[in-house]
Amino acid sequence: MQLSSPTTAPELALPTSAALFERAKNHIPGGVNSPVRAFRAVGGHPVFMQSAKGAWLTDVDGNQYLDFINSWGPMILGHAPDIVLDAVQAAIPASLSFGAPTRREVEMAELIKQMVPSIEKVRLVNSGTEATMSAIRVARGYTGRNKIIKFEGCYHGHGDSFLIAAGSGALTLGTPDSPGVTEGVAQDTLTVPYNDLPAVQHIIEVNEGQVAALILEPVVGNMGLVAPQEGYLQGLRDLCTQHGIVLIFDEVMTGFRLARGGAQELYGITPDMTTLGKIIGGGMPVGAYGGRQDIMDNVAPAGKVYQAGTLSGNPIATAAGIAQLTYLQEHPELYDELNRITTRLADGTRQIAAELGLNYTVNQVGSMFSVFFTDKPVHNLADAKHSDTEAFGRYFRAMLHRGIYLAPAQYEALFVSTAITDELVEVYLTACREAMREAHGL
Ligand SMILES: Cc1ncc(COP(=O)(O)O)c(C=O)c1O
Ligand SMILES: N[C@H](C=O)CCC(=O)O
Repeated sequence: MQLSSPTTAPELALPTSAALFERAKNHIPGGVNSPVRAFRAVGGHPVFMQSAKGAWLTDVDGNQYLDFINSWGPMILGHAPDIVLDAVQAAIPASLSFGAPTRREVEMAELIKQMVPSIEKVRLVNSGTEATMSAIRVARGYTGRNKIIKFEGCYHGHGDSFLIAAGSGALTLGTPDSPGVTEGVAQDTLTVPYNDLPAVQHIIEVNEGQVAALILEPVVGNMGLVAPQEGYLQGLRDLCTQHGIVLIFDEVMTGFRLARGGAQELYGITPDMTTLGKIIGGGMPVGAYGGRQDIMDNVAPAGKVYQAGTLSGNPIATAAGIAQLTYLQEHPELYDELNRITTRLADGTRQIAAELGLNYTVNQVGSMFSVFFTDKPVHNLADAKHSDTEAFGRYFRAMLHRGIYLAPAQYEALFVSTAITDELVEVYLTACREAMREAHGL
């Protein structure tokens, strides 16, 4: 194919972001409150945001970006949807926190149970990290066993037990096994490659009677987007049943996103426990864990496994969450539309890369996708690591300068919102073609 010379996007004017980042570094470790925001993997400095509406972000210098992170998932309806803002505004005058039970916590629990039928009882917490930490504690209390199995490149928040072979920012920054996690804790976390059923069977057999829980992202978003292969989730379900292991689906990313009932509905597999976050707060800090009643009734005060939270079930967070979840429940058609739009984005990206002779792997499930800068298929962490992360960094910057806001690391997924229209798909694809060429000098 004959190509004209690549166009280079003009540098963005980011003086206020640059100044804020310099200030932030004096007061906040690395200048950010969550490592992946620091842009370490892609170069440059982070963009500080000012406001957002629908598909668009506006930074503190007035630049606008089409958003494909959506706060790492929760903004499935785009930013600041009126139904959520209205619910929050209506809730505010009654109090920002009671530290006592409220009606909305009951309504939220009922809603979650209706949408995710494997959840018979649910406890609200304040983040995905709290949800996963609590879930494994409960699984340990229930089984009387200590060890857990997790998968290389899966991320379950920053609880000690999970910072072994962890994905997301830990992987990007080269600290998948974090200092500060004691040997004792690390010994109880067994890790295996994703999508490798015999490896799981082997590790269970070697540790027979010692494994309390097997936790996974049923569709992984934290080594980039990786789908479970045919029969894999069912195989894990069977192994857990056979060996009395609590199967935990960490649906902090996939819950209410891949389907109303999450990945477990999409793939037709019933876990024993589920962890949730992000979307259920509509952008407010919320998480939840739940599952079979006989397991969840071990949680205090019903049972002896202690877990608590001053702000858990916060009235503003539950108002936002109920509004967003109710909308999702009442509009099942939006999942087909999200899927169609995301397929256009993913297929279009794959085609552009192919036309340029790059043949990059683009993985997609529903409204999540990732472009891996490798021509090899990606089914696990070792495959994901074939990616050319330098080229990814150049592509990221070239997209940013064209007003497209992607996850600032290869080992993350992109999240599509209902605010992305067919016209905006074209805007993305035009930028993608130019940025791919700029990043590779084609
Ligand atoms: C699958 C998964 N589990 C758990 C977490 C932790 O959630 P949080 O960042 O809200 O603590 C995340 C994201 O960060 C996640 O993607
Ligand atoms: N992959 C993480 C969760 O989705 C990224 C968000 C974060 O850690 O700040």
